[in-house]
Amino acid sequence: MSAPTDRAPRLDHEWLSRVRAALASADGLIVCLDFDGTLAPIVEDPDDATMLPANRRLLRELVDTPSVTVAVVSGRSLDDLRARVGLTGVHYAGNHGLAFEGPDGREVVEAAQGATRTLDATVETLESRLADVPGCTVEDKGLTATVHTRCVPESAVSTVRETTTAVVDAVDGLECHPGKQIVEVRPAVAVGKDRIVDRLRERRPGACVLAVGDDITDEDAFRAAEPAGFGVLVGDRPTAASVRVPDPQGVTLLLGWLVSTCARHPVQPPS
Ligand SMILES: O=P(O)(O)OC[C@H]1O[C@H](O[C@H]2O[C@H](CO)[C@@H](O)[C@H](O)[C@H]2O)[C@H](O)[C@@H](O)[C@@H]1O
Repeated sequence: MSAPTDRAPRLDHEWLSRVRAALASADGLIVCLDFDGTLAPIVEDPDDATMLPANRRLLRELVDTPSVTVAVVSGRSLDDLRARVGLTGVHYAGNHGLAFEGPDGREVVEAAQGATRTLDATVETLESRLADVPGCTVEDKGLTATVHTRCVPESAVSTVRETTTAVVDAVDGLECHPGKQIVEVRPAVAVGKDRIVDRLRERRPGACVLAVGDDITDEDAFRAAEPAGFGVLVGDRPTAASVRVPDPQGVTLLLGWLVSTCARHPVQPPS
């Protein structure tokens, strides 16, 4: 998949009108939101990441709207994500779409499940090879892992990336993916956040899809949402999304608009 080359314009009235028109002829709305950098501001320690209270309140309101399906789709593990969001009625997807929990229970992509032993051993190797790098941590997420460089001195970041890549390249069945001051270690299966968008769309075929996220992995969800639906980038970089907001506070404004638009002009509830 080639990297996007175009920047997206800032969210404006014209874009909101397009969404309103799409909702008017849609059979429901599916909103897929990323967690870190989208619902929750980016912080130094991943354990400290917390959703903005306004975003939690508005998500609750969307969940309570019959015509709306809400999913939080994250690189975090499913259990970590559910604990941080803490709302019932939300569809949760962890490990970039490898694990999913909806009304019918939990499912994990089989090939990813089969790679957990290899991943465990690789996490151990990475922990030992990176133990002396100040500020470097390895987050073990069961099906995937993250090497964090946000608190690593600038002069050591490239060494951490090279070491991680060398360790992972030597292992069959795992691969590295870029992220925001992280290196993601994932099983080599062609599954991303687009899988969740497609799953939810299969369940509600006439629904309008909105995918919102800040990181590279969210591009998969944008590509799945566009052009019939809408991708919203949080931040500014070349993207497949059609519009951007600057930060999680911008997401709050978008969620507030969705809540009031769905209340004023209810989209069709599922039959
Ligand atoms: O798909 P997401 O919900 O955006 O998850 C992507 C990664 O998010 C977390 O890391 C990011 O947020 C941290 C806390 O703000 C920050 O310190 C780090 O630099 C960011 O990359 C999470 O820790 C990872 O496991 C997720 O893969």
